[in-house]
Amino acid sequence: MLAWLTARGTKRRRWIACGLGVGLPVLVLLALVLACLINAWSVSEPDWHYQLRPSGSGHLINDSLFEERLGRFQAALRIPTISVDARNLNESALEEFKNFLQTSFPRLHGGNEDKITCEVVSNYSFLYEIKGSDESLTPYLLAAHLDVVPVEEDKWNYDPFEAMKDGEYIYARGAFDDKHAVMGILEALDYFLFTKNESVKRTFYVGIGHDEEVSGRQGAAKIAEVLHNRGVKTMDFVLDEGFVVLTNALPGVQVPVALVGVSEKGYAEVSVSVDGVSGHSSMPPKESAIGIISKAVSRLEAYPQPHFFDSSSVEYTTLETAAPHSSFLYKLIYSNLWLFKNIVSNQFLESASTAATVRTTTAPTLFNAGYKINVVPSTATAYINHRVHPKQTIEDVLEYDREVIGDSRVNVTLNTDTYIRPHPISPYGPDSPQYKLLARSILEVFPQSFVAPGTMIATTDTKYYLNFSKNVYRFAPTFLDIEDMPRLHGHDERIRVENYREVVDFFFRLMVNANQVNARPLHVHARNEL
Ligand SMILES: CCCCCCCC/C=C\CCCCCCCC(=O)N[C@@H](CC(C)C)C(=O)O
Ligand SMILES: [Zn+2]
Ligand SMILES: [Zn+2]
Repeated sequence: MLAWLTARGTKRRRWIACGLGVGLPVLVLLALVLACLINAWSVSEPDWHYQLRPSGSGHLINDSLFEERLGRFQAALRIPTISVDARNLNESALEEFKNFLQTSFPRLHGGNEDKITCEVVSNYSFLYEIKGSDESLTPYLLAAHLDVVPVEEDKWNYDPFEAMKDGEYIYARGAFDDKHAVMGILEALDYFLFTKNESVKRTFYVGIGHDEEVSGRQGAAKIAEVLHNRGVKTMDFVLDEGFVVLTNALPGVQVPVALVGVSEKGYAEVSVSVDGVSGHSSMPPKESAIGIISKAVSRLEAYPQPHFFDSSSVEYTTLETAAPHSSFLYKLIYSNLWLFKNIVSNQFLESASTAATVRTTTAPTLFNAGYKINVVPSTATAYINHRVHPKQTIEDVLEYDREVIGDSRVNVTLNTDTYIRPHPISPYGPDSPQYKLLARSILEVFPQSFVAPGTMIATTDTKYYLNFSKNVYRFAPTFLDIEDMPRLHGHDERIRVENYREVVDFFFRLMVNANQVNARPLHVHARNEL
């Protein structure tokens, strides 16, 4: 071949060879571009998603009682059920909240034992059982928590426990996390059982914990124990707080995405410490304990844990699902992730919230060292809070930390009392009736959104419910613009008034739909029916 190409007098052949050398790659490139463009042009919502979209619209609970419901929600927000740490809960506020729930929803708290029973667990948590008529149907669990994180009152523009309504929003600690769900579930339940008088086929449970913000060991953990002791072994699905309906969270996507947490990152508290020599600060050693640990922490930040983004990642599906709802440029990217996955992954790593979904995060949160200005301390300890990506084990993370620090003087130790392994991934495809039930209920109330799976980046009470079901989902029916994220556990937490109506609607729809699954198939309509 070479001889043929380089032979004398073969100008034409050389032209052909050159043409092949340049032309072939150009042709391949053109074919590639064309294939990507075709993918982008032809991308559309998959049929099974489309079929879940409701044929009608409008709120189901559109009665005159909304103002009353809103008033009760504001009253719930005014009770400062603050959890500071596991030994420091506001017990008088918890007591007040208990009385408040019992008087606000009298029909749920006694006198209707044929329909509903309520057990107070660990003094302040609640477990409701709504008995269904068909024992062959596996029950499900709705969970929420009634405690809130503390506030820095002087940083708020509103009184965090006044629940001020400015026309569009209600501002209060707990409005978003998580009292809207506590009140929304109970309002929907009261309406479902006593206003609509629905005949319940599928048994379900409502578990409301009182210490989620400080571990959930007295609340959700005990609720799980009570359920277990009652002989409840399996749940069809579990739904707790988690992701929400997000706007401006995904690059190139203007449409709100209802992100359902189908897994949850693990949790690890790691101490990084050194035991060295102390001495007079006038004759400091070359490397002090503080210096050694500072270097270790600095290396942990400079060399973050590996990131994961490939076709087996939940986030890959998040973006594939987002493709039909994206601008054309992002349609091109999200429908051709096989080609663009590295670019996308790098873009994800640029922002703290998206980076948290693709890697184990490393947050140095505490630093202890020294006790006097002229004494070089012999010990220094930094504490690192890792949120462990489901593709790693806690052991992997520790090994990586040790390797990155690369200093045998530094001890890297896991707090074995507090770690939580990453949660398994719950089904989220067309073959999961439970995911579809949830997606359908979301779309009935938020028809302008699309539903996609995600990996929950913080921890929730679902850790105590994992043994009950392989279908554990983390989603709250609230709207959050990514710009509002600092309000979460931060200042001026708020919820839109209209969103609270949707919250109650959502839980009601879910109760109605869950009552139908397996009892009667969900209505599925063809595309042209809409
Ligand atoms: C492509 C995805 C973009 C991701 C954007 C992230 C948006 C986040 C939206 C909602 C998150 C709401 C989280 C509310 C739950 C927080 C739970 C929590 O704080 N748990 C504590 C528990 C601890 C035991 C005290 C925690 O530190 O994790
Ligand atoms: Zn919460
Ligand atoms: Zn919280």
